[in-house]
Amino acid sequence: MLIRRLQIQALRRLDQVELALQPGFNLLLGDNGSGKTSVLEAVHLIGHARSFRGRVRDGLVRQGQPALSVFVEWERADGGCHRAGLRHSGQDWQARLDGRDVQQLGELCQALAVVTFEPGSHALVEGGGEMRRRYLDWSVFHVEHEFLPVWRRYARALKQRNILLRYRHGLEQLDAWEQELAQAGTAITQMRSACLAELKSQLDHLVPRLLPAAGGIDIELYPGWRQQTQSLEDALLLARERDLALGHTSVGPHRADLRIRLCDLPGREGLSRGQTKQLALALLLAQAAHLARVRGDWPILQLDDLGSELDRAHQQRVLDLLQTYDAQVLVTGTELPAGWCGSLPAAAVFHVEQGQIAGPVAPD
Ligand SMILES: Nc1ncnc2c1ncn2[C@@H]1O[C@H](COP(=O)(O)OP(=O)(O)OP(=O)(O)O)[C@@H](O)[C@H]1O
Repeated sequence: MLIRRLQIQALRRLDQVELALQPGFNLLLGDNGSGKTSVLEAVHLIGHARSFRGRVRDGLVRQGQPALSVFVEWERADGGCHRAGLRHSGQDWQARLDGRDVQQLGELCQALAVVTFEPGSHALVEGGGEMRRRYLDWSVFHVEHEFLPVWRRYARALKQRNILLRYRHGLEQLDAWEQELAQAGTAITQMRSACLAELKSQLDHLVPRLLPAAGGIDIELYPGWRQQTQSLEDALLLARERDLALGHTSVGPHRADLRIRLCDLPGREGLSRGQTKQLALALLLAQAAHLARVRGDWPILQLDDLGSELDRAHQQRVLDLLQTYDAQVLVTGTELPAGWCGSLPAAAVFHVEQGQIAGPVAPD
């Protein structure tokens, strides 16, 4: 995918900017607080219907403005051109895709695939299971058309079972909802497992390049119940009494997690902050490479503040790797990352200053 035009209005520091992005590397350089990250945030907003800076979307709209808007025009590898726009005013969102209104922001996410590495990405390794579920599900969502409808079925059945458990009313309906949960949940787990096997083969290639000291990676899906010994239907039945006491469902794919182990390095608690970030980057690039393999089109890659995230040697490794990808890459920094000077193919530089953006210019 190749973003040709990006317009942003009233997003944080950015008042009104328009960028003609280039194929290959696009470097956004500027001082702290100038608005570089906000550009990546705008692209991420279309591709994920959320900001990577926390859950809360408030604070995104520029102070004193009624609404923010983002407009993106991009090309796909098959030659198709697409346009998406998003407007957020207070609590309301309006979105358009290729000239028509869309009801679900997920339609934008499906259309424009974006992978972002940013200072908070270490939470993919260190944070709770929800981060890793979302990571895995993003890949499944982009390669399996069946995933979203099945996930919706599961979410509806889960909500119904939880209501029955909480209010202890209509308990005779538990069997029916558990059957629905078990069917949809088993399908979700099958799709997740198949996708993880693909991600694992990408990681087997990436981890030695980005984290040579790791000596390889093991990554396993914990499906959310003891799948080796029981079906999801049995697990739900067995958990009924406990779930009635808890008032919610304690087993199932909404409790899934990824168990990650590096062969020659300690468990995730024992990794240095730098190693954690390198592992998070490897996970994200595996996701991008997997999507590129399946769809024949690279997602947009975004790297926020790479210079302060990784040391020089690791930045160089990342550059060497990215140069082998046929992806459009947006990178922010206060200066050109170490070793990147003059060695970047087709790089464009944008200078960001107090919310204004000039460029593209060729790198010095
Ligand atoms: N709602 C808002 N309205 C106006 N300005 C805002 C709003 N939210 C944040 N800002 C300002 O936007 C700037 C943050 O922008 P951003 O994080 O994109 O900068 P940056 O260039 O990436 O900075 P750094 O290099 O420090 O990461 C800060 O100056 C902040 O005060």
